[in-house]
Amino acid sequence: MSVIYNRVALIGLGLIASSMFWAMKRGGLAGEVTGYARSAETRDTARRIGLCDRVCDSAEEAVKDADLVVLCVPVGVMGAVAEQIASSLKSGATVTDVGSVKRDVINNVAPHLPEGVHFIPGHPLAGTEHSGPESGFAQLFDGRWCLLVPVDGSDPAATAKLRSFWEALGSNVSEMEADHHDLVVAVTSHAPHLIAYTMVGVADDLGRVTDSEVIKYSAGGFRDFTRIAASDPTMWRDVFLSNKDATLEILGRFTEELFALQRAIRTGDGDHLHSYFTRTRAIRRGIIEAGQDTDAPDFGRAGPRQP
Ligand SMILES: NC(=O)c1ccc[n+]([C@@H]2O[C@H](COP(=O)([O-])OP(=O)(O)OC[C@H]3O[C@@H](n4cnc5c(N)ncnc54)[C@H](O)[C@@H]3O)[C@@H](O)[C@H]2O)c1
Ligand SMILES: O=C(O)C(=O)C[C@]1(C(=O)O)C=C[C@@H](O)C=C1
Repeated sequence: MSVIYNRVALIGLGLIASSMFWAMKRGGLAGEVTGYARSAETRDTARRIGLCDRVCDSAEEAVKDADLVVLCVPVGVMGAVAEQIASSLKSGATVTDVGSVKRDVINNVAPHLPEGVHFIPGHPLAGTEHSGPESGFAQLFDGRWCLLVPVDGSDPAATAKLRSFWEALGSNVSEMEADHHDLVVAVTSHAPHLIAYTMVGVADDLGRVTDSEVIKYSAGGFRDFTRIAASDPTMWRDVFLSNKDATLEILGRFTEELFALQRAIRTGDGDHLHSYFTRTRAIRRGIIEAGQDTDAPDFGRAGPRQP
């Protein structure tokens, strides 16, 4: 593969930025990659492990002359970071982000960006429960979807170039409108995370009563819940506060269904339970038969970092 952007700046050096860096190195997709993170400790770690060709001590310095700027910080600080870098951006540069929520990020970032800069929000649907500069690996995006959410006036040529960049990082790319994106991920990602956090909290409370048996003997589904519930607290606090309406809408529907199942158990309504579980089983089978289970292989989550 060949260079797509001469200079790329990564702002925030955690799981997603470090995975992007190793995938860019793997494919030779960027001439130079600069990076900035807020804490000196993260910048020191990045320098020690060779994350980024040049780690800068300010966001302004990192984005100077960059052709592509990728905001890889928690969604709650995207607006503040955009404001900080705005006057240092090169005319003609593309600014994108990897945030898990799109409408709120667009509302908070777009007003700060100067004329002549292309803003094309994005969201790679790939991650792990790990965070920080040492958690990334080159294969994270392989075979996963990356959603691009062009805003009014996004330049088609700049969008096409960003699309080819994500494809070269290993992703399948699709475009989606911001509100629709937020509703879809509320169903597929945000509500499931909240349910996992809750279930692990409930089990922990119970575990205290039963001398930790709940955690000790957990297996299968509950273990998967504990993995998800180990995800970064700052990231997920921001996701729920930023995607408030869609998450509450889905949780409302979830609660109604849960109450119906609860009543069926209490009243001994086996037919209701059986037909509900038959419907959900058919959905999973349908997905597999249609060949739509495009999950990439599991690389061991904390996976190998690629030099
Ligand atoms: N983790 C996932 O599974 C996943 C998947 C897809 C998208 N995302 C999104 O990607 C973004 C980054 O997530 P991550 O998992 O890489 O997080 P992370 O916690 O691994 O990294 C975030 C980085 O941002 C830095 N940071 C925080 N505030 C900052 C600020 N004001 N200025 C500069 N740097 C700052 C942190 O120091 C850290 O280096 C988030 O918006 C998240 O919603 C995460
Ligand atoms: O696999 C995981 O650990 C993830 O939580 C990844 C996951 C998801 O829910 O699918 C989490 C948040 C993102 O915005 C995108 C991907």
